[in-house]
Amino acid sequence: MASATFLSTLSLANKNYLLLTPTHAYAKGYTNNFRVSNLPSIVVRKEGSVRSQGFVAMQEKGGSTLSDDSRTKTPHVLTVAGSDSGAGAGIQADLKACAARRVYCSTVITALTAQNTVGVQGVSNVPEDFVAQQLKSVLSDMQVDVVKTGMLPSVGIVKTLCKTLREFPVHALVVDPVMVSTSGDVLAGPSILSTFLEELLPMADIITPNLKEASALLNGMQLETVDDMRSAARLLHNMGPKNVLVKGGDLPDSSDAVDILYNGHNFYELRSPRIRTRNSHGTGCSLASSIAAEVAKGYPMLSAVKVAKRFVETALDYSKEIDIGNGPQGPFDHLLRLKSHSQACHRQQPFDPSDLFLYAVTDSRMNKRWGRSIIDAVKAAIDGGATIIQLREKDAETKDFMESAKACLRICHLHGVPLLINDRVDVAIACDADGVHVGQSDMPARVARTLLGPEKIIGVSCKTPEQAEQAWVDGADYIGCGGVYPTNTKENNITVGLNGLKTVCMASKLPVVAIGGIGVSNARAVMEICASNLKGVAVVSALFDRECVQTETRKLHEVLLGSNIGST
Ligand SMILES: Nc1ncnc2c1ncn2[C@@H]1O[C@H](COP(=O)(O)OP(=O)(O)O)[C@@H](O)[C@H]1O
Ligand SMILES: Cc1ncc(COP(=O)(O)O)c(N)n1
Ligand SMILES: [Mg+2]
Repeated sequence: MASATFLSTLSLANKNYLLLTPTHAYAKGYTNNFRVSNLPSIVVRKEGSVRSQGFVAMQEKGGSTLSDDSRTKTPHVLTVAGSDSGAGAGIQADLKACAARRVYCSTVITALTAQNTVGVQGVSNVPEDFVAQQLKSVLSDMQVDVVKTGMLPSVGIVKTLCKTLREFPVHALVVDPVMVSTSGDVLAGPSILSTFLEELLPMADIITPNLKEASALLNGMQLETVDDMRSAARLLHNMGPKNVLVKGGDLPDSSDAVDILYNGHNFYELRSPRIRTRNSHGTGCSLASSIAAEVAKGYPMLSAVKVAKRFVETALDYSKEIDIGNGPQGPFDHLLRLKSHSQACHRQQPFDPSDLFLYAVTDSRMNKRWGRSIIDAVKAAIDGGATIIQLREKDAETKDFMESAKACLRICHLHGVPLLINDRVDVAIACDADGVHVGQSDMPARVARTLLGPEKIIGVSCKTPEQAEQAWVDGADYIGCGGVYPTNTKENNITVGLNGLKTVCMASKLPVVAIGGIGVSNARAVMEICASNLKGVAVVSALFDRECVQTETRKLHEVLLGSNIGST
């Protein structure tokens, strides 16, 4: 704390507060570590501007040092905007953009629109006193860092917002001056202009007009070139906002998407390749929300705008082929999740423990020794009756591994066989494999689960009941227990034996697959330990360190069928 320069201290409701500027608090990273309150009563007027800026107050509990405070501040954006029933723009886009940027987003709805990819079929404004009530509900309780505005359809709503912001100052205000939808429908008429210009713009940390909106704010000024955008940014800056971002998504004849940011001192020309896509409805709302999200995390404005623009560009590129609605402008996928699901030839089935029955684990060295590709090895194992495949590629280059994994995935899915990746969660995500298998010294299953999501299969190697319990707690789907017998595949691997296997099976709440030195000659003995959750055997050398993988797999399959394994 010694490095912080506090402006003053004061006592409120018998609690000590230390006051410092928001910039200072953010720069020092305190807002991430301490409870931060917005104190409405403490307002400083900036010289030469009607903008009032709140101070961030850090609450010192019971006289103890600030670092004792265990509450962590969650970055929080409040969006004040209209609802889009088609969910491409407005409140819905804001929620998705903030979720994608990992910031909490609360919502004050100013209007309902009946809207789709064709256009806006109807608008119903929320009464201004109810907008006021929503604002008060959120701002009086939650610690909002940044307010972002979108559709503000009436003078009354703009005035209500400005009044409430003076009462409850926040760290930053992002104003997206939404007026006309891309479809050409009016969302906020010219009647709001004077209040907007006189009251709201001077309070803004950044305004983000598109070309049409910049023109409307500047009395119809023509904007056709990047130079025009610069002039517009300068003129708009004179109206009071700290930063102006003139967006050039609609700039005619431009192969790039060019935006101009002006902060009163410098111009920044932000360029990205123009994505050829129909799915660009809601780009403006999403950009403004993403800027708000980055500012809420504590980033300076230039970084926030750059990250937000990169986010929109990435999402637009990812969403080029998604197909929603019949109109000219479709929504895009903020969370970058829809494409792989809708386009995948295979929809993943929920994990079925009986898939562990004959579990084939590939080994790059063995394949090399026998002169076969990983793809040929996987094909042969499936033809022989393997019920699940794990790719265990310790030597392959990542790029090659990914390519082979994708090819193997296609083969596995044609046969309804799940494909797991050993250890490499990144590769599993990149090729959308069915899951991963991790060892005790690999990425913890809980972390892998967070990265992979709830539907993927996660297996964990366990030798002890404690490890089996932890795998369950960590959200794994099955455990691999071994080595049951000595094996050459893993150096220095402790052998647990049939007794060790049995002990782990008894303790495990998860299905178990036995591994380590198992083959045709001893698979039956493994099965005969008769644990109801022992669902199969996992095999490396007995399948892949042989001349004919298919024959060996078939033989093992027959042995397993003759046993009682998987029958419970
Ligand atoms: N086709 C595109 N490819 C890449 N970026 C785009 C494209 N269209 C818009 N953008 C970017 O999306 C953001 C929103 O811009 P714009 O579409 O002009 O705003 P609005 O949605 O308010 O009309 C800007 O950063 C702009 O450069
Ligand atoms: C409720 C609402 N708010 C904002 C927009 C503007 O979005 P865009 O300019 O991207 O079409 C919209 N169409 N609907
Ligand atoms: Mg647009």
